[in-house]
Amino acid sequence: MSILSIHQLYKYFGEHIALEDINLEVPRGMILGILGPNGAGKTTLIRIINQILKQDRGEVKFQNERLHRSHIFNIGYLPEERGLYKKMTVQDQLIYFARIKGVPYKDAQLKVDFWLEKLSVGAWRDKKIEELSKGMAQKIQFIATVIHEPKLLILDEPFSGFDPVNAALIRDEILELKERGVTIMLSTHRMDSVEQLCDHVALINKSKLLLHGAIEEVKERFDDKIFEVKLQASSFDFPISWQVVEKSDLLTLRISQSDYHSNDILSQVMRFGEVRSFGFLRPSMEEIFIKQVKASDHG
Ligand SMILES: Nc1ncnc2c1ncn2[C@@H]1O[C@H](COP(=O)(O)OP(=O)(O)OP(=O)(O)O)[C@@H](O)[C@H]1O
Repeated sequence: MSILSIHQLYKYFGEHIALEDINLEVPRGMILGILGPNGAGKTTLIRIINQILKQDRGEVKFQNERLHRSHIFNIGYLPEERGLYKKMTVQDQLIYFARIKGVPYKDAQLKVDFWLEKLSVGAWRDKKIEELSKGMAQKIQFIATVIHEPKLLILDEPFSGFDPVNAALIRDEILELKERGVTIMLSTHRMDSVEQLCDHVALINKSKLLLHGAIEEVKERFDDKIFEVKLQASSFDFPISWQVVEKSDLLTLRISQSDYHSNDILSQVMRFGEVRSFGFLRPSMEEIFIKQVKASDHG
């Protein structure tokens, strides 16, 4: 079942159309990647879900109810442009964010203790935000987003500003939240994060939803069924349909699967040398993204 249903959503900024007929179901308990080039309309969509903006037409339903102010208590939003109060201490700030999301004071204190410890920033609780490094402030902003235990978490570029170690820590936190049943919408330009984290994707380009679905289904749809073989070649007299993509110590060949059965390919390839690796070449989300955006721009 979906936690969020978006029907025929339109948003205009004057003459400019920022979202056009968006229809999207956000499956409960999954991580949905919201992808798209700059200016596609991702932030506009996210702002409508967070009730910062109002759509011109269409409907958003949260847990089957028309989006309402009270739903904000069940949604956590990490905006791309972070907003912490520089002069406030870490602890006061987090209690403040928890309180405005409806967490009672005593609970808020306990949750702050828990999260500061969990993200190894306990020593900074009495420091002002302006005294923190960018990465530390990002951690505090992350805590502020999750402290009220929202059912839906919307994260806009959650890894920006983090070193690789802390990015991995945040990634693990996101996965843990998913394990606990939280639905996550993740907007990012980092395709490696999409591959690592997302179960579903929605690709927006120029205000329209180009494609959406489970990552595995999307990959299957755009799979050209190609084998990639790495070979220590002893002979080079390959069939003309085999594509040589790299010639270094090892030769990399691409062979269209529709031509042959996999066992046939392997036995044929073995005649040309020692096979070092052999497998399907699955399209990456990055390749699908670029191809689809280019096709829609020229179509
Ligand atoms: N408040 C606004 N007033 C006028 N135009 C706006 C406003 N907000 C967004 N737009 C326009 O709507 C379009 C979509 O913008 P949006 O910020 O949603 O894109 P995005 O997909 O989030 O891009 P990015 O990846 O660069 O963050 C853009 O053309 C943008 O200029």
